[in-house]
Amino acid sequence: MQCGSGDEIAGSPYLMESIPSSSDKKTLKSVAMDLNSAQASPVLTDPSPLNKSRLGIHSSLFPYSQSGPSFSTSVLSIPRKKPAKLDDVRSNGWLDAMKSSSPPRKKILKDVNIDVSSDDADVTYLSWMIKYPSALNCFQQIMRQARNKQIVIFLDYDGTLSPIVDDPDRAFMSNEMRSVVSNVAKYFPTTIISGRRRDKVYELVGLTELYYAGSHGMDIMLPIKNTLSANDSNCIKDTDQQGKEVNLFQPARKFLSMIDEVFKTLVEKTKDIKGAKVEHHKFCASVHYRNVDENNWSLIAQYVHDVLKDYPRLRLTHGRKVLEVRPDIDWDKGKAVEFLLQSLGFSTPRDVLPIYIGDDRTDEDAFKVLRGKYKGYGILVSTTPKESNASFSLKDTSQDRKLINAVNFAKPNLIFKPRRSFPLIRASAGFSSSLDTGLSTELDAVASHSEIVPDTVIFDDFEKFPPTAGTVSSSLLLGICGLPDTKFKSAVDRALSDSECYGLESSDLQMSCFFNKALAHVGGDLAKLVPGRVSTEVDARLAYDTHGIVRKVHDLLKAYTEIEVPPERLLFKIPATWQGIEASRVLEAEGIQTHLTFVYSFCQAAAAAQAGASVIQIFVGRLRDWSRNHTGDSEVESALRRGEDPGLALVTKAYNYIHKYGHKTKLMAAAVRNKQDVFNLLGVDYIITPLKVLQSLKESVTLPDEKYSFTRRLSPQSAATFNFTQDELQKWDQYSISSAMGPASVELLTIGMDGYTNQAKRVEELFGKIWPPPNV
Ligand SMILES: O=P(O)(O)OC[C@H]1O[C@H](O[C@H]2O[C@H](CO)[C@@H](O)[C@H](O)[C@H]2O)[C@H](O)[C@@H](O)[C@@H]1O
Repeated sequence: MQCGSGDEIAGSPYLMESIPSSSDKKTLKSVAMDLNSAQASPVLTDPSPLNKSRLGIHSSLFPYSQSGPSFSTSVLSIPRKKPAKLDDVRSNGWLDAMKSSSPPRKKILKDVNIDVSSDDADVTYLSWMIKYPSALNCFQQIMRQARNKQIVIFLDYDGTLSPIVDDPDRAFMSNEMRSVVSNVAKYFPTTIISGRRRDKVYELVGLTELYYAGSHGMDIMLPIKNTLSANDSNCIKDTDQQGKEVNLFQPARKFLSMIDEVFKTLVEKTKDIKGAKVEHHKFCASVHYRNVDENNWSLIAQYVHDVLKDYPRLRLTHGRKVLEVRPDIDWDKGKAVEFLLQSLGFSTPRDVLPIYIGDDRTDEDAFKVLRGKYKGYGILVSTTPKESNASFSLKDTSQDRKLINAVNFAKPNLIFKPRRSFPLIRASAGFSSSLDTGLSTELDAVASHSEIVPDTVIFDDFEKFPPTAGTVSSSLLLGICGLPDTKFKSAVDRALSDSECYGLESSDLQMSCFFNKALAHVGGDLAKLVPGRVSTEVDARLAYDTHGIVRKVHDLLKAYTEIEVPPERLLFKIPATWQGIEASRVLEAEGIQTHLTFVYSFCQAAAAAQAGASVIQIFVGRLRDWSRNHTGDSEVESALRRGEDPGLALVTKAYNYIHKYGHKTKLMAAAVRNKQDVFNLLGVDYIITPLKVLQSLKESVTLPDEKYSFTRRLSPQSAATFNFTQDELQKWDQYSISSAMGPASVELLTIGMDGYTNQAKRVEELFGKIWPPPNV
């Protein structure tokens, strides 16, 4: 990515994309040449990253992978209390790593004797900026992405809003910074996410119009009416600084006394080390060594190491000249960003552009979340080159301020068409804002909880309900070939004139080749039309042949690659037989995304999740219809006995299983019959919704008060309290699945596959008639 020279444009707060000055051009050109010449340029990564082994702390004490690509996995442990051995540690470079844990400014580069001259450092920085261009110079590009979306801002505190200083208690933000943050928060939901305790960071920032997440996101304040948190076991009620009732989301509550203990131990252990400072951040403890003589850094590392060994439920992260001891739970700034976005009503990325500015390693988790699902922008504040998950960079707090100010000034140029309601979660006084007034539709309300995928076929009016994702199937090919003039006709023509297929030796191979190419060409055109992924049906005649499915997917992927459709835009739709699930396991291990369909029983869903399938699809209405006309399926009957709809009950159970046990699988609910089904499914990842249901949701207005009645039924928080039997939690295999699948799932799976098979045969007949391959 490259937007400009890296120096911000002076003048207008609403920035234009810059053209590098001639001297900059020269520098960038030579830098680019350096980059091309077999990495001959100065090192582009963090000059001496602070990695766990270099810190002298055993990797086993880092149960979660650390963010950022610069961490080494090599193991190098500091021996306990044997000073002689510390020399080994020193010779392994950990001391350099500690030095570089806070990227030095140019002036300091010389002081710490880093092996680059000032000029080299400039060149290194400029070349690094090719990969992480200045967010100021790319401002227009960022704003283009923001059109028709709601910008949501996340700001780290230390090193982002306030400059890094020696004394953490004196890290103040300037009044100018406070003023731009306050202004931007009037229009764009803005959250401060800090490693500090929440009350401390609130005290330092002092703005009531923001949201605050302290202790690296382990302490988030939410309004009492926030539906996400209402029934969450991690939430407690409290009052904010103005005495208003709030919910506190605190996933590490049970660690409070442990952190107290650890804080005291660390204070005691480090009390004789001059300059050492231990901070209590409620859910984590920080040990600062910025002001400690370098000769004593080994002792600091040693003491932290000792504590971690005594408390295996804690883990270490590190910031700028600070070691942080925190609960070993799967929660970080990235998870907090996701949670906050969902609380704001953005469970899907379509309508939101999150922007996160941060300077620290702990911010990398948030950058990663933004870069992935949300297609937002992480902005790394750094004066030195380092590998990052961020998309852009800024040099220092004054550039941060300029960027925030520019967003603020750009607001008239942004066309907002918010499609969602915003269950506001201001951290402090006055939860109301212009954003939660006014009318919205039921569609807005439901879309804030689940991604609504219009159940369109190519012949529908795309303008009214633009499809967000698509499926290429035999029935779609039949539709395309059966109508005189459709959007995708030329895609089929291109496929069927492919000379590669004509060259194959047998007519079966030719047909299979044409079929693959037709699916891929239509899928490729569809991928240009929809923002989401395109799912390609895999021949259901292979449903009981794992190797056959894998081979078929490889062939399809090859056909897609030939027309340059990247694999991340693709899913391969496979029937959820045991062999299909096994094929999904193999393909997912290769990084190929699979979509298991015809899931009608819990064991299929659990096995698919265990296999790592990207998406599983449950047909709610079909299961319901089956239950109306049949008996004898114990899973269906037990749902009916509980007074539940069997289709909805299966989605709920599968969702809870996936979320409770941390599977990556997304759940898609299909065969939705009416609005009530949609309401009952709120929170599931995708709901394939018929156009008539969409139309009705769109035409129904919700009054502001009613917005909150669209309660999310499925959430990771409620999943945590769902109880599964030991049997359900087993590692599913071919035998256990075949015994657990009742008549409903067996029959419906068979019907689904038969349908696919019949359509595929009809496509082959048609292809054979219209374009008979030579020699047939
Ligand atoms: O997530 P953040 O808001 O960036 O907080 C991270 C840590 O920031 C503070 O320490 C850092 O800033 C200090 C003041 O400039 C500096 O002296 C220290 O060396 C930096 O590490 C805070 O004191 C830590 O507790 C936070 O974890």
